[in-house]
Amino acid sequence: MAIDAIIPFKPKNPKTRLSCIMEQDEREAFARAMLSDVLAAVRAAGCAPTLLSTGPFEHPDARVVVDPAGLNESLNRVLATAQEPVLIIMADLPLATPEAVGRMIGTDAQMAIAPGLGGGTNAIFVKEPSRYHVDYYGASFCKHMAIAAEAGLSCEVTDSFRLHTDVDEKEDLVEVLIHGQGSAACRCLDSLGFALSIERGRVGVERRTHKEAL
Ligand SMILES: Nc1nc2c(ncn2[C@@H]2O[C@H](COP(=O)(O)OP(=O)(O)OP(=O)(O)O)[C@@H](O)[C@H]2O)c(=O)[nH]1
Ligand SMILES: C[C@H](OP(=O)(O)O)C(=O)O
Repeated sequence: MAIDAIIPFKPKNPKTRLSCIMEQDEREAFARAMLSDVLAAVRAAGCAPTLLSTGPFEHPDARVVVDPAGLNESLNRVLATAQEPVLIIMADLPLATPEAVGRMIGTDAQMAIAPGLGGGTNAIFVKEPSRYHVDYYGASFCKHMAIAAEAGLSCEVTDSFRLHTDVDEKEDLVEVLIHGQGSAACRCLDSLGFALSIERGRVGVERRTHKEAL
């Protein structure tokens, strides 16, 4: 049976940390593009995706449940009543691959956690979801490991560059342009005029329409 993949998604005014380089409509388009990449990866890994959306949203490849409550509250409601294994995977992982997702849901442990850049948590797979709850924001990876230990659940830390790379800040766009060739997110960045900038010794991004390195 397909494993339920819950993908939290904020369609309206998402990715505010990219406001310095993208307008709201551009951030919304970029968030949808990243979501498409995540959906393709989870579906190819054999999961059945459900978008847990903060507002009305439709997608041809996923069931949508609308819950305007906060991220933790809405996810914990889902976990408390779920009877089967659940994968929670964020919508901002455009480098995700079916292999990486497959490795996570194939864990021998009772659960697996994929850390994100900067202390966050990018994906959680739990075989007995009602024994677990989430606590996102801040150093959520540390909190999620502690919650697993308190619940007595064995937990594998998923070692995956592709699941580790969540796109929050402008510097993260570099990873999409380099490692996400062929992804919807990379095409979206390209259409918005973003390209690599290698002028100052460190790779950054520039926007062709603006010219200056961002
Ligand atoms: N269901 C739900 N999903 C959320 C909520 N806030 C963020 N998300 C989703 O959770 C994931 C990780 O969130 P963030 O990295 O903080 O994304 P964001 O809130 O769009 O970005 P920032 O505004 O820059 O913090 C993304 O898939 C978001 O779409 C929320 O309140 N409810
Ligand atoms: C939701 C949050 O995302 P971040 O702000 O770390 O991308 C987290 O992973 O706890």
